Amino acid sequence: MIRFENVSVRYEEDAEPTLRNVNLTVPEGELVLLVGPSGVGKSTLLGAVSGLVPHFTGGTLTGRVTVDGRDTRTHPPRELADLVGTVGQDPSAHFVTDTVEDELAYGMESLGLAPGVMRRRVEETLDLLGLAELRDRPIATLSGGQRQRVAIGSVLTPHPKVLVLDEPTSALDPSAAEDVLAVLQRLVHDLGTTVLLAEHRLERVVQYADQVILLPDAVMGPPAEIMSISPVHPPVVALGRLAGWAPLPLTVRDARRRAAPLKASLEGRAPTSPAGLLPHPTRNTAPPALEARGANPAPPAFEARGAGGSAPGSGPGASPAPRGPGRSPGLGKGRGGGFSLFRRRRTEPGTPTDTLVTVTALGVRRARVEALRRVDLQVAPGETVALMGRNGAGKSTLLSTLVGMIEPTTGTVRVAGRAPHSTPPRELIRQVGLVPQEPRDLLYADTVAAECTAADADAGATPGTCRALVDDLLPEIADDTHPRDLSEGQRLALALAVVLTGRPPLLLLDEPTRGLDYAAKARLVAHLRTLAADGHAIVLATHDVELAAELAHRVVIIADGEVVADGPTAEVVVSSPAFSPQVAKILAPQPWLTVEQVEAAL
Ligand SMILES: Nc1ncnc2c1ncn2[C@@H]1O[C@H](COP(=O)(O)OP(=O)(O)OP(=O)(O)O)[C@@H](O)[C@H]1O
Ligand SMILES: Nc1ncnc2c1ncn2[C@@H]1O[C@H](COP(=O)(O)OP(=O)(O)OP(=O)(O)O)[C@@H](O)[C@H]1O
Repeated sequence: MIRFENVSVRYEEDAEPTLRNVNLTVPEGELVLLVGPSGVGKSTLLGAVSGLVPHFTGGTLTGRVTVDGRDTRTHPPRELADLVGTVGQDPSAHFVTDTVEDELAYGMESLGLAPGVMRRRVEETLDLLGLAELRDRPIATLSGGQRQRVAIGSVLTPHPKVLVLDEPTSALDPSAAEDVLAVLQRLVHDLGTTVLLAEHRLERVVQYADQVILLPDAVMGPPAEIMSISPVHPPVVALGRLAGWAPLPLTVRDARRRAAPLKASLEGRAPTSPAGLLPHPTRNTAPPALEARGANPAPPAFEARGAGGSAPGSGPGASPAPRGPGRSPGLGKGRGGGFSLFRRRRTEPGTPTDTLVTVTALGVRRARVEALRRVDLQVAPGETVALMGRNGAGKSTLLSTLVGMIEPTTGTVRVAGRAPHSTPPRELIRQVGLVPQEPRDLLYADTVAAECTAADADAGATPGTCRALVDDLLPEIADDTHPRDLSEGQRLALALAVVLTGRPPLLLLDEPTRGLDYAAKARLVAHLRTLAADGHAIVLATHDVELAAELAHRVVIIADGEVVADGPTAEVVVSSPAFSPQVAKILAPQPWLTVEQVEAAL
């Protein structure tokens, strides 16, 4: 159905082609998964199928890509619209109408389908993707995951022969991701649809794939075969490789069948690493490290950078925390001037001591939606908290109130003792930095180098700090690239580096793993653990259960605007299959959550 014949793609300024001599055939009626490290060219390959590359991205394509016999170089995307449905990494880029229902109908309208058919398919899709309650909603008011569902729904309704999906589950909660994959599988089985999808969270998708393509070499084969050689693989495969299981299991179920000997050798042991998994010290008795910090209000890292540099750029007096030129303070970076606020207060032993964040009975109304209701939350310096919960539960809203972008409707929010919404941005950025769900919102310079220079200057950091962070997270990002032309993972790495350069006492991350391969994620985890050990508080909203298991001291689950669980990661995640990492499911009832822990214990 899809053929690549000797295809190479080179973007204008690049010395090397992004894709080189790719020869592949994706058969009709199969679900084929495209995998490979961040920035390797997955989106480029998908774009060559949908016609976006090179028509909209620039660059040159040599060789031939055909879809059902149509050459994508001579057929621009609109001439492929009846054949290929495409969802890119940024769903917002696709929307052509204003409301959910109109968007689901749009593709069918342009193909001239009968009104009765359109109506039926819209209703079906609203149900399948859990969008029924949102049918009249303006798309602009949807959460990230809700938007991704609409984008997927809008390409499903016309029943195209070919679906091309770029990280389609990246903003979805775990059960929505399962729903979407089940729908795709049904289209493949029942209608013979051909699906080509790229994904980083292989734990979610590999079991649905008929075949897997691994870049950069563009080898294609059965999932187990490719997973046995792939540098990117899900935890179940990593555990299988560690334990020497052959053939490699791809599902939790298969792995459980082989796990008895491994469980026997782990019997009686307890996880000792990684540090991120141990309950946070202030939840128990105060550890020496915190005592030391209490006595010295500025951690060494902050002192080292001194007081030089100007306040991070922001529109003077801009409030609420703006976006755009002069990096948003809400999204900005601090130099730790506010660390005196961390001085410990004497409290009863056994209770949380410092709290950097105190949220009390918070309610937030957004238009007609009660996005948060009576939320209480405390976060101490040195603590990493993962916010989890369904799409639209209120996670991003909570992060936005912590950074002053949204004003509480009821209740109070305090960060380092101040109300973020009424704190001048210039002061707030010393306390809080946010990596937003859409990293694009944070970046405004024309090149990676300029972005990093600005970040260093804003933070008063030694020149080169931000650039070193970028290299640490994801190597091979060129200085002169426009942030717009970066791959999704590269752009996120840059946004993370920009915010991490400021080392804010409170670091907020909204879904910080989109586009990141497992190795980059591991480097991010290592970095964040170091920051937490230095006394920074980290709050991240994430659907990535594997990330939460590796990083968070505590997990807070939000449902329909309310906190429904708040406790140590190991306790909270294993109490619900939807939030359990693969290793926990395989080795239950033993207490292991990550491959790293198992490896350390063996
Ligand atoms: N329009 C463009 N102009 C110039 N270079 C580009 C453009 N689009 C992508 N690139 C470059 O091509 C390379 C591959 O990008 P691509 O988005 O295809 O990777 P990817 O494998 O999808 O990455 P990710 O996993 O991060 O989504 C990257 O180095 C990127 O910087
Ligand atoms: N600007 C807005 N106007 C009206 N309602 C909004 C607006 N932004 C978000 N909402 C609604 O508020 C609720 C909470 O949204 P929020 O973005 O906080 O969810 P979330 O938990 O971060 O979701 P996701 O996991 O999909 O990112 C959702 O029902 C959403 O549709």
